Amino acid sequence: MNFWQDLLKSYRNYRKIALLTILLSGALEILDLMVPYVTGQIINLLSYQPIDNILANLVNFLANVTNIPNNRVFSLGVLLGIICLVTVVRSPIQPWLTDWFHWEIALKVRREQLKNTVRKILTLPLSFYDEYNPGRITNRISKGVENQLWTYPEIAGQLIPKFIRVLGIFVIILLIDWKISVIFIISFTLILGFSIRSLNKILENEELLEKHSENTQSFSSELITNIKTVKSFATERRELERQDRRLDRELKYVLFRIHKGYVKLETWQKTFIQSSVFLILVYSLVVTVHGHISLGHFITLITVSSMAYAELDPITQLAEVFARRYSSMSRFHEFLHTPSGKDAAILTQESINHEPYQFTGKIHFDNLSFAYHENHCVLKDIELLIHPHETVAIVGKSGSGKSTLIKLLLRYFQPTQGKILMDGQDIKTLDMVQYRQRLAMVHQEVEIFNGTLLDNLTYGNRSVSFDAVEKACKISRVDEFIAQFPQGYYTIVGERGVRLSGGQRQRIGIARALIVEPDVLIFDEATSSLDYESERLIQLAMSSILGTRTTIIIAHRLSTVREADKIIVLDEGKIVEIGNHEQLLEHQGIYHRLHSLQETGELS
Ligand SMILES: Nc1ncnc2c1ncn2[C@@H]1O[C@H](COP(=O)(O)OP(=O)(O)OP(=O)(O)O)[C@@H](O)[C@H]1O
Repeated sequence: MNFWQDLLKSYRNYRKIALLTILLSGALEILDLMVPYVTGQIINLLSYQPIDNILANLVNFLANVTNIPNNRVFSLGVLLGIICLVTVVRSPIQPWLTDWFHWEIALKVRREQLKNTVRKILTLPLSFYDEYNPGRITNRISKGVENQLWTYPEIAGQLIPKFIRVLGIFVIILLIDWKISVIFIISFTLILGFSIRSLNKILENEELLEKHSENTQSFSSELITNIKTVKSFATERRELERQDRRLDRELKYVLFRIHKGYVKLETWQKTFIQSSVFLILVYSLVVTVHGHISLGHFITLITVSSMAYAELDPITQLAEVFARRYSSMSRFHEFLHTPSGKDAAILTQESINHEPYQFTGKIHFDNLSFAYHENHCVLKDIELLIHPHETVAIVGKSGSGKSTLIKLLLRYFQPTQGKILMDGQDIKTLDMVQYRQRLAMVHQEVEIFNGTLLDNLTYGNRSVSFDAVEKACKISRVDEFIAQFPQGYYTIVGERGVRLSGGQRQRIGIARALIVEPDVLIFDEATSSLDYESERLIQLAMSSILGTRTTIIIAHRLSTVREADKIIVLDEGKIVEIGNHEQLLEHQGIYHRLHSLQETGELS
């Protein structure tokens, strides 16, 4: 969808109030023009010249109604009264009639945009996150949302009303002397036309700059994420130099392509504006000297035309600001239009209300093949039956497709060929929310959310009883270290809380998975260098779970594999061996070779 259409669409719920407040703002700008007009008429009165009929009639009417003699002082009083009305009385009312609503609309749309953003973050496919780093994504979101917030009040509350004001000025000039209005309209159109053309060019450069700065931001965020590697290789200087080069390049770009463009535009605009004002001054003076217009009209003309040209400055400034913001807003809207993945659970009540599933845990990978990209099959003709409560270990060298098989089971991706059956039902026909709630996975890197330990443990099942939490913590041996924290389950962990060791995180991951009482439990065994004691504790925790439900282990160590009912050996996306530990050793194949590496402690 076109960016402009999309931008307007975000305000569609506020169409009526937006239109009303924009028109009101415009009307107040027109009212403001009464001041130079009435001032001109005061000068006419002071110089004993007649005032315009419309005002003379008003003064007469008021004199009749109030029974006050209609003399020069009374006329001056009426004219002053008008100025007081449109300035002093209007001032405290205007912000409540216009600014309040402009900001109300802007802030409400911001809230909706942020809600849409969260929705998008939750529904984007995993492949999106593989491609873009978090720094790039958050930078795009925050810049886009904030820029759009400021843009609405500026356009609705300033830019459009200012155009209406200029239109009003044009009408006043036209009424006084049509020839001046021709000069006015020609110069105005020329200035605006040229500005828009120049801004279009600058806009293209702004878009390129936005891409550059997104790269720089993403690089900075990558540095933060990978800071341990940077420090351990002592490459700080190299990283600093790389970033310096990027920033220098960016500055050159901004200075010589963008900033120079703006300054050139301003130079041209200012010269043209001042020349036009001067031309109008000379012409008005000539017609006044020749007696074609009154002194009051001369004053009004000069004041309003200066006002109109003065408006060009904020108008073009606003257009410039908008140009600066345009690219970040359009990139944000592009983000909002990134197609959602099929791997996300539907975020509607309908899905949540679906009947809960209960599986025995019988899984059939039926002639399954999968490719992330065309022509590169990662899994080929996988045929595997897992019985209820069976423990299956998947082994194979790195890149053989172990994690991919699990990603398909979790429905992060769709098989290219074949299907996965859970208790005989094709998983793609099942409700995503209910289906995933029956599976639990313990990842290699257990993610910890900001909050208490209890919040983290009950992440997948908030309604669980405290007894059940304690039971899960006992099995996974979380209770052993929780007791060491003074606040126990209520200890704050995560960003600003207690730091947890790798082993502790793993055990929390296991407890978190057990708490949802899953029918299928998946372990992606941590390869991280857990110390011997932690590793042993995790193995003990896992051992006490095996057999209680279908368990799949992506195995990197031999010790757990030994206990599995079935070991699957994957090689280049194909199952090359199946059997238990003893059978596979006898087979003298890949597993046997991997087993002989046992001393090194690693399988992959
Ligand atoms: N998101 C992705 N996009 C494209 N290719 C991918 C993606 N994820 C994995 N691959 C590729 O798929 C193949 C299988 O990867 P997978 O992660 O399943 O292997 P693995 O056996 O789990 O490896 P490891 O033991 O190192 O984790 C690899 O060649 C990998 O490069």
